[in-house]
Amino acid sequence: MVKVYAPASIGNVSVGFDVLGAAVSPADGTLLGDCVTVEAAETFSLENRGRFVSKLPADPKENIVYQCWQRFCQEVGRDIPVRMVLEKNMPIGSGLGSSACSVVAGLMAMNEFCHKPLDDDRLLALMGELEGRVSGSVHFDNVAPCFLGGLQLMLEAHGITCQPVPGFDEWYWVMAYPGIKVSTAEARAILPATYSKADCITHGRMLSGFIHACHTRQPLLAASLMKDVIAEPYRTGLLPGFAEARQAVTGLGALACGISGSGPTLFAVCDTPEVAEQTRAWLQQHYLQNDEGFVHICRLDTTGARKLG
Ligand SMILES: Nc1ncnc2c1ncn2[C@@H]1O[C@H](COP(=O)(O)OP(=O)(O)O)[C@@H](O)[C@H]1O
Ligand SMILES: N[C@@H](CCOP(=O)(O)O)C(=O)O
Repeated sequence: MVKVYAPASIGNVSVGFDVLGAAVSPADGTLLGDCVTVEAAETFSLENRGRFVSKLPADPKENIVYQCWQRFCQEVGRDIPVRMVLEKNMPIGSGLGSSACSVVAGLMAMNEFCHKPLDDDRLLALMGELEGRVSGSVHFDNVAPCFLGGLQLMLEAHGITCQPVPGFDEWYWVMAYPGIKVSTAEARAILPATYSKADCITHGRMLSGFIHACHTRQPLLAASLMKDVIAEPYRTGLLPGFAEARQAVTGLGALACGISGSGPTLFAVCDTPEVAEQTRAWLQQHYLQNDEGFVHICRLDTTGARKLG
C-alpha cells in the first residue's frame, strides 16, 4: 500500500503569471492538501473521502484521479487493477491548486506503487497534461511546486520544465480562503488576449527583479516587486473584499498581498510571527464569507509531495 500527500500551492505568486508557483503548508503541522492511497486489488475502484468530497464531480470518470489512473496505465502500456482512495481535503475552485493536489498525489502514488517506471520529468509532464484538462490550458505553476516543493520557476526550455528559486526562510505566507468558488477555467477566460507594451515591460521588470532579489537574498526588494499586471486587474472583480483586505493587511505590516492562483484565496507575506498573527486574525474576521472558509499561517513547503505510508 502507498499513500501520498500533495500540498497546496500558490499559482503565479502575483509576479509570475503561469510561470511561478510556491508550495505551502501550515506552520502548525496541519496537512493542507489531498492524499491518495493505492493498494493491490482484483479490479480497479476509486473511493472518495474527506471534507470536500461532496464537491467532486458526480460522474466518477470526471474525477481527475480516475483520469490519472487511466493515463498512467496508458503510459506504462498495461491495465493496473488497484483500489484507490482520494482524501479530498482541498476545496475545489479555491486558488489553492486543488486539482493539482489530486493530480500530483494520484500520479505519484501510482508511480510509487508500480516501483517508479516513470522518472520525475515524465511524471511532471503527465501532471501538466492532466491539470490542463480541468483548468482550461496546460500550466505547471501549481503541479510543479506541489510535486517538487518550494518556489519553482517554469522554464520549459532546453528540456527543463522548471527550476527552484530560493525562498526566504523568515517569510510567513498567510492563506485566506473565503469559502466561495472561482473556476480557474473561467478566471482564465476573462483575461485579455493581448497586453500593452507598457504592461509587458512592467511585467518583465517585476518578474526578473523578483527572481534576482531571491537569488541575491534581498527579501524587502523581492516583496516590493510582487505585483501582478497580467491577471489581478481583471480578476479582482471576482473576489469580494479583496482590495479592502489588501489595504488592511499591508496596513498591519504585511510585505505583500495578492491573489493565490485564480482566487478566491488571498495570500499575504509577513516577516514576523506577530504581523502574521494579526494578519490571520483580520482576514479570519473580515475576508471569510461562510463557514467553509479558513485562514492558515503557512511556510514554504520545501519537500513537496511525499509518501506518508
Ligand atoms: N479530484 C479533483 N479535485 C479537484 N477538482 C476536480 C477533481 N476531479 C475533477 N475536478 C474538476 O476540476 C475542476 C477544478 O476546478 P479549478 O477551478 O481548476 O479548481 P482549483 O483551482 O481549485 O484547482 C472542477 O471542474 C472540478 O469539478
Ligand atoms: N496560473 C494559473 C494558476 C491557477 O491556480 P488555481 O489554484 O486557481 O488552479 C492561473 O492564474 O490561471
